[in-house]
Amino acid sequence: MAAENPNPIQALIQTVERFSSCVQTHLANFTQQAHRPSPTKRNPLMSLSSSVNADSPATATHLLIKVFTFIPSVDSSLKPSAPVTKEELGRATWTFLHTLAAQYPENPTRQQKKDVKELMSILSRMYPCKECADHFKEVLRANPVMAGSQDEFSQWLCHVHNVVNRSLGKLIFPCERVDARWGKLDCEQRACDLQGTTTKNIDL
Ligand SMILES: Cc1cc2nc3c(=O)[nH]c(=O)nc-3n(C[C@H](O)[C@H](O)[C@H](O)COP(=O)(O)OP(=O)(O)OC[C@H]3O[C@@H](n4cnc5c(N)ncnc54)[C@H](O)[C@@H]3O)c2cc1C
Repeated sequence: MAAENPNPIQALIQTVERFSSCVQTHLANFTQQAHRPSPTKRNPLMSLSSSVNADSPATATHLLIKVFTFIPSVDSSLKPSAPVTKEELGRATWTFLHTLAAQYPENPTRQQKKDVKELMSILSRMYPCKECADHFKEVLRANPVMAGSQDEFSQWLCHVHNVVNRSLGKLIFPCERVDARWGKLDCEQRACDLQGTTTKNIDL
């Protein structure tokens, strides 16, 4: 052994070089994996503090510094944001409901009529604001869902929204303008249409 490698410093240098090469390969693989887009994990929580180029020469020390200087870069979309207010939730829900009404078919199937009635009923039980849900239950009792056609459903919805508006001291919305305020989703090639939607009133 001593005859093959008489200089102990030389042997040490060779060992460090082998180790360096091994760490470099692992780091290069890790970097590629961390930056490879994946359908389930698009935003890695950790990233390397500086890029590692497998082709560039690097000393063992240099590489070890890179290994131990991971800086967690937490994806900003995962940071807790301010809680949603009752008003924001309300606006988002009314947007959903009026858009659904605008898109509701002229001639709904029996199932579609059943579905919107169930949706309203579930909303009155599961809406994530208890006082609103309880109030909406009363509103539904006094104003049973009418969903025989697109026009009937959107007018009914406008009316119940106005019942809620009145109870909150808000302005009453003129329901003859509901079609001007709320429209179908802007969706290419009618891909958002519900089953039973006719070509009537659709700009192609
Ligand atoms: C089912 C339900 C029950 C709710 N109950 C309560 C409650 O009990 N207490 C409470 O504090 N909040 C309640 N909210 C929230 C409340 O209705 C409002 O959403 C919230 O106060 C924000 O009001 P806003 O003035 O921004 O407009 P929103 O009432 O949210 O309306 C959004 C937009 O819809 C349009 N619009 C208004 N009225 C009509 C209408 N009649 N027809 C069509 N379009 C209209 C206007 O352009 C308006 O800007 C409820 C929400 C929902 C969805």
